[in-house]
Amino acid sequence: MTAGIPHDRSPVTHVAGLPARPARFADWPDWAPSAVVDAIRAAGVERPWAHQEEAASLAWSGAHVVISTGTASGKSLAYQLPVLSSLAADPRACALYLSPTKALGADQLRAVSSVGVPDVRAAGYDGDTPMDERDWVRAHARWLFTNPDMLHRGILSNHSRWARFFRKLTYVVIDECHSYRGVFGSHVALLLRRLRRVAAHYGSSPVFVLASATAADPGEFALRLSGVDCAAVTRDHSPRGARTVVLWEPPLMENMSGENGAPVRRSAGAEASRILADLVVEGARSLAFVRSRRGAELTALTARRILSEVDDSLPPLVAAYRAGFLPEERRALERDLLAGRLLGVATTNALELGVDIAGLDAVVLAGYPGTLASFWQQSGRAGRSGEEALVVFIARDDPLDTYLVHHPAALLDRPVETAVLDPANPYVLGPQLVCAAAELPLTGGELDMFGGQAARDVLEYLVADKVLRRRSSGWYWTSRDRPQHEVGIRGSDAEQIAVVEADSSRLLGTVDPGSACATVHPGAVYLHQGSSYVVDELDLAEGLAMVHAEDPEWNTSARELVDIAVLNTVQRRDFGGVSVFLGEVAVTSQVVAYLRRLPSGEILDQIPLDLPAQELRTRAVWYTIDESLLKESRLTVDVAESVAGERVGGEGNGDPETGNARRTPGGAGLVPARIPGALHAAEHAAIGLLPLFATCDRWDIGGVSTALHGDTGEATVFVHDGHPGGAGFADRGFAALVPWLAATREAIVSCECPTGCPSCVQSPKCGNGNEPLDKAGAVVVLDIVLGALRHQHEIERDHGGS
Ligand SMILES: Nc1ncnc2c1ncn2[C@@H]1O[C@H](COP(=O)(O)OP(=O)(O)OP(=O)(O)O)[C@@H](O)[C@H]1O
Repeated sequence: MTAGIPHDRSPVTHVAGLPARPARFADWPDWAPSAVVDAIRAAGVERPWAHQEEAASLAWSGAHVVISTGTASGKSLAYQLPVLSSLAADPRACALYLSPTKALGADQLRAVSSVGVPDVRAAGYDGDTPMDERDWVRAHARWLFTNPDMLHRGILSNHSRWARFFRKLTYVVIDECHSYRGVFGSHVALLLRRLRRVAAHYGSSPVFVLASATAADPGEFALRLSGVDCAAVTRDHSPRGARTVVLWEPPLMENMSGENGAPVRRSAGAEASRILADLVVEGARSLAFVRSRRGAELTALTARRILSEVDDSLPPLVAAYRAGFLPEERRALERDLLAGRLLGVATTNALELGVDIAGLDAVVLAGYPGTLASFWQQSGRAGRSGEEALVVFIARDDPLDTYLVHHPAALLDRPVETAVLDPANPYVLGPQLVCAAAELPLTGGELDMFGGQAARDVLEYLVADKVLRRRSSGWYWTSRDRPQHEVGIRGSDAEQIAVVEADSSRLLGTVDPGSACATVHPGAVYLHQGSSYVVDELDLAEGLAMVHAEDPEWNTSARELVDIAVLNTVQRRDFGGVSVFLGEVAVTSQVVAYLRRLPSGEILDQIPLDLPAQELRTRAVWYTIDESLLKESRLTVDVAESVAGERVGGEGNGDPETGNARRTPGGAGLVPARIPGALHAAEHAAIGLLPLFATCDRWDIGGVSTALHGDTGEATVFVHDGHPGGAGFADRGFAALVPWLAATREAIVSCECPTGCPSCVQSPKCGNGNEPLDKAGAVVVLDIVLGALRHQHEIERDHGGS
């Protein structure tokens, strides 16, 4: 793959070997009825692996359990065994299966049905279930396959019609539970408490079985999500082939420049096509994960074009996995790939959940998939027992990806992050408590399960606003309407903006009102399922964006003015000239223009817009720096040289775990004119790196930096949650401040560009056109902050403090 590339220009930044692991089997447990065991054996599983037996036996004994093991480690069997056994043992017993996506639920339903245990009456119940079938499901189904949305809107809201089901609800299976994070995760956590409450009302107390990708501290996460203590099964005994992991940084392209003249790297997608083509030539069965649907199509197309130049018989061996595949088409693709009739498939992470593809020769990841859990889930598709497999991780032009390819330990040796969720967020708790009260009046004794004091505070508001009524026996919803229909659980609670194709009146999708001005303003290019549209009109009052199909050669990005006000400080820590805060803020933003940009990064023009300002009340983490620290310096000119020098001098100048950042030689300092650009660059890179510490996407968070902030009176960098009330990301940043900022600094100095590019300090969603940005200054800012934090830690340590 690197043939012909001079050694000093090699894109390979690291190579690691992951050893093979043999299988460890257990016997079928005595408690499992032979009818169930025979059916599972007939379906192809001769004996359970040890972790499957352990989790299944815990669940059978009545313990709540979370099984957190690798890709294709057979988590399904771990819950199928106790559930099928209980359904076989008691003809009236029922079970509930929840999955984050409809497609995964459908796959699991099919898998359970194919096991062929009699009288299970497994049935799906989601938005696609026809009305006439719904009555049958309510009356007869014993194992219900649904999703949180349907549980919220269609089942709990109507629980008396499901009395038969709730009376004997024995198991609740929560599959891929690590995907319940952020605002959605917080809603699901409270939804599961509502479920337990309704089940208890009908006299049942189901056992929860959670399945998760490998995660740090899955027991703690399972407790936060489900509200019940869960035993954690984490030792994976499924067999695994040896793998070689290669980290790859695409080279900078010569004679190409992007925003503000920044250098541009070859795209991760283009590299993925080339590598996929090479693998196909070698006869390796390979999967390439690409971030966007359009990217997946392009990667397959380019790989086919490259292959057509090698041999005409090769291009048909490559395909793209498109969204909207039917289950049968998906099965056919799995079979073709496993049998070698297809050798290369390019896909979005749509193929990450609910596919039974394992044992491939190679997996290519074009860009970090956002979480370590996804990284291992995707790379886990490679590796057959007894044979070597290859994983290639290609960095995109982005600070987090840059950091990871230069710091392999952060990718390969770190425990998978725990998903962040915050069920105490009042913006989530409020509507959830209203739904709970509408299902069954809320009593004082139940408030602990909804967060105790946080719930009491929110209830006070709800009573004052006359949403709920307080009586001596509890809190009541007195309207005849069902509030569940007004409460969205997948993000913002407000009315979504509908994106409609004008010609056909077809609804293409919905956009959060908070981000509508930035994403569907007039003239914006809007992508939907691989097709491109241009927005003609945005009507915020009507909640409508009208679009027409058009695929211009440019994409668009909004320019916005953003202001931030501190509403309330929750925590504050002072470190001699540097202070760090966690609190509530109001972010006001106004989209004022947009840029049209070619794929090469070249900007065509800027077009003004007239749109109203929007306010977001959320949580933020921020730091302030005393003016004297920024200015007290001899060093104002040679900062850029010191950054370039560090890069040449090699990596490892700072340790993200300890925050042992090296001070810039000669001390820190900036002339006042450089301060805004330095803070802005430090803010961008910090936003890029926070997803490494808080399970979020950089699009879930935002930032503001200013040389003099009205509320703090000092130079300040804010990083805030992008959702009303916050989702726990800023809190996680505050808790992990030193490793987070140290990793941010490292990402900047790891990048070889001279003055800032998308791999370090430029942001793809900067509302300010990435102006001003001062890469070297950002390192100075971070050195000042880290130096102050470290100094304080040393004092505390020397004085025996914490
Ligand atoms: N004990 C076993 N022996 C042999 N094969 C097994 C065993 N248990 C499960 N399998 C097979 O392993 C494959 C993966 O199983 P399954 O889909 O349940 O894994 P998973 O852990 O849920 O995967 P994912 O990471 O995609 O969630 C399936 O083809 C299944 O039939």
